Amino acid sequence: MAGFAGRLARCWYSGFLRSPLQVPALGLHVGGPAMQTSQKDFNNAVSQLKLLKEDPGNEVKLKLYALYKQEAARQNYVDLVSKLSASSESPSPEAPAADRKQPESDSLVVTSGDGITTIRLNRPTKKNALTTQMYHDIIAALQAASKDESPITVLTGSGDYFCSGNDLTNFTSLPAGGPEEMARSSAVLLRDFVNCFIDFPKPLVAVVNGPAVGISVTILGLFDVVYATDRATFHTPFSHLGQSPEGCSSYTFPKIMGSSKAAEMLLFGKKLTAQEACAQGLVTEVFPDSTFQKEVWARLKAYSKLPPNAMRISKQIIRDREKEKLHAVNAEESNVLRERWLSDECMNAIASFLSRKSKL
Ligand SMILES: CCCCCC/C=C/C(=O)SCCNC(=O)CCNC(=O)[C@H](O)C(C)(C)COP(=O)(O)OP(=O)(O)OC[C@H]1O[C@@H](n2cnc3c(N)ncnc32)[C@H](O)[C@@H]1OP(=O)(O)O
Repeated sequence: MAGFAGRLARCWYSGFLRSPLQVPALGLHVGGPAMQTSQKDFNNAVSQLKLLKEDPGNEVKLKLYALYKQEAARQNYVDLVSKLSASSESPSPEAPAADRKQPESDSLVVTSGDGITTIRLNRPTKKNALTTQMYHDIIAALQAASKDESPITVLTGSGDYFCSGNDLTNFTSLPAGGPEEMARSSAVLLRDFVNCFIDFPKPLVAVVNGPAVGISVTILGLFDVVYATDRATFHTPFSHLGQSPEGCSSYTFPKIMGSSKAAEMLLFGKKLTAQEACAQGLVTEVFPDSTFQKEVWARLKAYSKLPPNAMRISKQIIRDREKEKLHAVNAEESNVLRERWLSDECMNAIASFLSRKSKL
């Protein structure tokens, strides 16, 4: 375990030193005297840090990393406030539902209109990678959507990606209990997250606006309908990451596409094109990218006018007999992953991505 903490600390430290100027405006515009450090002071501190002759040790590096994160959080606060000001100047046609508690972070945007509740992953500069906060926000959004007025619920992404899967930096926020506690709490969160998709009572549609990776692919087996742009790809590189399948894909994928096609994806990480995913039953229909948004939303608007109770009841008949099995699969997959996250194979893969040595 010490090895892992050391490896990650090295990644954080080197990342911190490599990109000090990526730390945005450092929250200089908010707060009292304690926050009045100038950009120049900060740059000086970074330069001094680089000149240290001795490694300051993991504890100090962790403190530095935590401070770095606080500054980034402050900038997120400023960005969010300016976004709120901008959006109050130009109201969008799809309003956030007034009775809905909005997500904690602006990385998820929930809107309702035309009989559709849309949950949008909104972190395009990070390819919509899922942070821990986003998992919590998606759980809350699905719980609210299950009770709201919209007959249909949609998950989609902003920008060129649908989602690049779990944010691999989630694993760097080590809690006091160390890697074991991190693995335990992540497994609980994963199980709760996937359970929300298993139990979702209304038609659930994925509008896959670009490439999808990892958990954003595996959960598609729990959706009722999956529409994809022809630019989308579907990639589950679990073996490359020293991990194992989740999202009930160890059960749904063999059922959907047959065991050998599922194995090629889940064991060997074969990336499917949208057309291949459609041929194998994971995707309902593929649209040309140029007309994707127009065609898909027009179709969903028409479907949302169908009688909502009939759609709910039909979904119940189709899905309910599988629910118990899916919950058991989800629990098992989450437990296996908990172990995997502590393995050398997984730790090395994550450290390698964080130190920018590897990409899919
Ligand atoms: C509660 C826990 C539940 C966990 C469940 C288990 C889930 C498992 C999975 O989802 S496994 C899949 C994990 N995902 C990945 O391994 C993808 C990693 N990303 C990449 O390989 C590439 O970024 C890419 C192929 C998705 C896109 O490549 P490219 O088009 O060249 O863009 P960039 O790499 O420059 O990406 C832009 C920016 O985004 C950051 N980023 C992208 N994806 C992730 C990610 N998954 N985690 C963290 N960060 C990500 C990337 O680092 C760049 O950041 P930068 O601009 O350099 O700061």
